[in-house]
Amino acid sequence: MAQIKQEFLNSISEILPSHLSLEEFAHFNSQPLRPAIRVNTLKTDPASFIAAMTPKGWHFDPIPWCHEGFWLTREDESVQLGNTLEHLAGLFYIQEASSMMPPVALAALVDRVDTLLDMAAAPGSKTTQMAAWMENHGLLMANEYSSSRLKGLHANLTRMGVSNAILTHFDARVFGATLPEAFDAILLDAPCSGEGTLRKDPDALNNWSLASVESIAAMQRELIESGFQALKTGGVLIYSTCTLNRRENQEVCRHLKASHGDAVEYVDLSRLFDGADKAVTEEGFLHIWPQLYDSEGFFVAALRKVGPVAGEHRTPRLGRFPFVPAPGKQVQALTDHLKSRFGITLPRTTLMARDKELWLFPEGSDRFIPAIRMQRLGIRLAEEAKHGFRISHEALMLLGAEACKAVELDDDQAVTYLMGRDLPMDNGAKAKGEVLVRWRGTPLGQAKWVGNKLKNSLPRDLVRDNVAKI
Ligand SMILES: C[S@@+](CC[C@H](N)C(=O)[O-])C[C@H]1O[C@@H](n2cnc3c(N)ncnc32)[C@H](O)[C@@H]1O
Repeated sequence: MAQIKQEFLNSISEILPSHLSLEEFAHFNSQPLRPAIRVNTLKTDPASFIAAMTPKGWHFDPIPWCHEGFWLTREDESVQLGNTLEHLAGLFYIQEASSMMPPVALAALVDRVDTLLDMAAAPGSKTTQMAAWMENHGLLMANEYSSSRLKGLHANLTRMGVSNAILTHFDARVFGATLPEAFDAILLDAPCSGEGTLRKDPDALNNWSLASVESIAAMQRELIESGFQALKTGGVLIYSTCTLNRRENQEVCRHLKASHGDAVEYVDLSRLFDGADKAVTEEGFLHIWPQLYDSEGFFVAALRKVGPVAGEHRTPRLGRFPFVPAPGKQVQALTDHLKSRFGITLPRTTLMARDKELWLFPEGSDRFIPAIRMQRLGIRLAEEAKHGFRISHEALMLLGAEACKAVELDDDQAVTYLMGRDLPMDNGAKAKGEVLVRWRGTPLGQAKWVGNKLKNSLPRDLVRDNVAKI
């Protein structure tokens, strides 16, 4: 454990509620975090997952605020959680317990959302949690400013089976002026100084200073202004950080209220779950000190927009939109191909075409198409080839669970497949060409059945050096 900076401890002692002690704060920060996972309800359900994993020595301790969240203890910890077949197949997400709280707050406060914006989404723990809650319906715009992190976000959405997301790649300060009053709900899980993450990363505060806190808070004020402008009147914005100081938390929300007065309503989160009142602030926000729930430090505020707000409007400069609705003949050909080769029924939705590619756009995305440039507009399903179609990995990951033609792999075969190797098939069957491969009903990707083997067609960037069965 690295030494905690005295200047940081001094700043904490000034704001720690009187019933909590600084010694306890330092003590909890020196303890490792309890590993936590969230079961992916797009692919399984908590009861089935627990029933499958308990005999393998996994013990689940429910996280009080998230029905799908569990603290996990394992009898054998020799295998890294991220290398397990269950993780790679997208049955669960490794996610710190307190980080599950912002989407839970959102789900508790809005009945239904058609349009949801996640302003700072990578690597996607909360995006995938919200997509699961939306059951892949409606439109989830997942934005990330960092190019390198966008790739990981996309990989996580595919692994977890998210089909209602479009990805954008902006500084999120553009949303308010570009898409005012556009979203039913917004999550701003803001970039922050990370004071709550010391248990995960003892070096988290190496670059911490009061001056850096100030400059991050200035950016957060601009981000929340932008988000609030992009929110529809009546909608809810959840503002969260994994930091503890008031400048980046309460004061960012207060700044918004000072700017827009009665249009901003603080929503009381004290009854979000049993025991939430321990963390509640005078405004009704949740300020999660690590010792309260033995977790990371976190902050969650819920802000309802009860009236419109003034703000600049900007018409973005857009290039030519490269997609057109796919011609009926092409759609029919793809529908037939998916049905005959994989037993997949294509959902009844508009497909878009770009040159030889066919894309599936999430419902409701058309309303944003003239307004904003997208990084990835949905799912690239297939590319027309000389004799039929080349079906994408993404398409099979998203549609393959329902397919009635697939090669089911056992645990050892699934490990081999995810390590990018070919699989011997000694049953003397005739060559079958492109096939969908699944493990326990969960799609893993595709392969080409040639002679006595399955030739591996997993995209190279998904091939893993380490995969383990438990
Ligand atoms: C706290 S992390 C988000 C974590 C994510 N919501 C999750 O739950 O997995 C903040 C993210 O904001 C991104 N970011 C930083 N500045 C940004 C900006 N101006 N606009 C949008 N995203 C930004 C960072 O690259 C980082 O990925």
